[in-house]
Amino acid sequence: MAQAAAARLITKIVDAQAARGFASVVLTGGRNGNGLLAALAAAPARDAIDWAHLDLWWGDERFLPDGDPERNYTQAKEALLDAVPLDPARVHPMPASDGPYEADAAAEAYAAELANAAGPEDHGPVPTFDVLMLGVGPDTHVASLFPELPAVRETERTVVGVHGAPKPPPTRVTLTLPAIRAAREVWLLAAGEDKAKAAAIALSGAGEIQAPAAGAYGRSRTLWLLDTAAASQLPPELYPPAVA
Ligand SMILES: O=C(O)[C@H](O)[C@@H](O)[C@H](O)[C@H](O)COP(=O)(O)O
Repeated sequence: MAQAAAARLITKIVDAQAARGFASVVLTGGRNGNGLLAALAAAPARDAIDWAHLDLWWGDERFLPDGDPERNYTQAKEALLDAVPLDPARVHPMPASDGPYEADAAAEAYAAELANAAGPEDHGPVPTFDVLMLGVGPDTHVASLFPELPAVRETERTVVGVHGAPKPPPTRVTLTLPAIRAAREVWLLAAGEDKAKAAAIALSGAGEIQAPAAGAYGRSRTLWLLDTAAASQLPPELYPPAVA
């Protein structure tokens, strides 16, 4: 799944850069998100990407000190970012816990950074991301939007602090569903048997408060990238004809 998603992402970024001179991508943490970045780093075609014209944002971050191995930014650097010639001014990690902000203020600062990057052609106070990637938790969480918790209920703010997250660490910063839905395309990455139930729930009409992944959709496209294990509980009508 990681290699297939990485190949898709290269094509998407190259097409966006050909059309507009730059591309804007939102990264996600976790095994599948970092697996995709590692596959991208290893892909022969990776340098078709004009790395200096790629804007990188994060969908969420574990609220830990800068450099902490558990931070999504740290893991993304190790998987890909340190190996490619990005423009540091275009890489936007979420604030760390040893900076000037506590989590809620960190969320406000990131929301301001997003608003500052938005242009008149964008839909609201965030840039129109070409691709926003999300891992999917076994409980159907995406980013740090967990079922029934306050963050998934947010309808106005684009970034919020999360306290008491069921997936450690408990304190996080996350994009909200309105920010996620500003993306042109949302790609949900799920590999492994432990994601099969979550994928089936999210794709069978569940509500976004109980199943946040169900509320993660793009303005023009929503793509679920699954391996066969994660797709194993999907209703047959959801399988593309080729693999029915
Ligand atoms: O900070 C995080 O942990 C991630 O952003 C989180 O949303 C992750 O993407 C899912 O929990 C899936 O994680 P796995 O791919 O490791 O199952």
